[in-house]
Amino acid sequence: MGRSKLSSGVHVPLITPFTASGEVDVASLETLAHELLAGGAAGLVALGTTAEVATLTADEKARIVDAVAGVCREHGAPLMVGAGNNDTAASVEALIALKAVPEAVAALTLVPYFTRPSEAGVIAHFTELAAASPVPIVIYHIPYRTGQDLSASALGRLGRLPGIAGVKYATGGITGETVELMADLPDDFAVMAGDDAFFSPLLAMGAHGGILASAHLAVGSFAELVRAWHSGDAVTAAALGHRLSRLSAALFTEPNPAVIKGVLHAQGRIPSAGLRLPLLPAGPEAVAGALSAFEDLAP
Ligand SMILES: O=C(O)C1=N[C@H](C(=O)O)C[C@H](O)C1
Repeated sequence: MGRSKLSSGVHVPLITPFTASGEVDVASLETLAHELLAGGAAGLVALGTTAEVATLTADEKARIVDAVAGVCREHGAPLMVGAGNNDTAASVEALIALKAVPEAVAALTLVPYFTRPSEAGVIAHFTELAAASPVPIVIYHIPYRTGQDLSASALGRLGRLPGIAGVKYATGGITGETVELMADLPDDFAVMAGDDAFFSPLLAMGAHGGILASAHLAVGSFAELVRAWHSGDAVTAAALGHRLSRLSAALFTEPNPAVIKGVLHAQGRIPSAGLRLPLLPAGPEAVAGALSAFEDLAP
């Protein structure tokens, strides 16, 4: 099985806390980042989908990356930064800008969305990006958001490109394509689960770790799940995986990260559950359901 130099374990794609007046709350972000690394996260991801990145200005993105990089530096933890869009030239520029972030060990880069190029076009896109990027790229494959499907063989070809470290695999399920991919992984290519509810089954199939918004809650249990599968303790892993999948399902009953923010706010971990439009705050039933799933995790 191919193995990447990316740290295995759970990497948390951070939410962006906002103040009551809607500004980025950098102090709360730093506190959360410290808590997650102290609680067992293998690393942090800045500017993922969960960060509501589409609504952030360039200045806000820079302040967020700077703050999260500072926390990673203190903990000696790896930082992944979301960079790139559906324009190859603009994505090259965004990746080159990561030279200014020495803590960044990888870029999380979306499969080009909306345009729907051929698979050969996607491969040409990532070939240019990987050649220009100062850090290895983790391909963010989420076809139900990007509108761009990719076969297992195309992902395998991408994984064999120099400069591609892995894939955040979020296809909304486990299919024959998943089986084909996992059965023939390129060397040094990490499959990171990106659909929270499928984390445990993907680990059982050989995934390296996960990039999971759910790990804002119960990060230690998610880390324990990786240890259990990777050490071959399938009995512990399967039971824990089932409990965590119920938590993840409860956290995704409304568009991410509305419920996660609602729960963090209810737990007093962020001062406001506010989101930016077009996302709306989670309803009280969704937050109560997720809090109850969280409480059910306790042994
Ligand atoms: O921001 C991310 O990275 C993640 N985004 C996914 C989504 O919102 O669809 C969920 C996943 O947990 C991490």
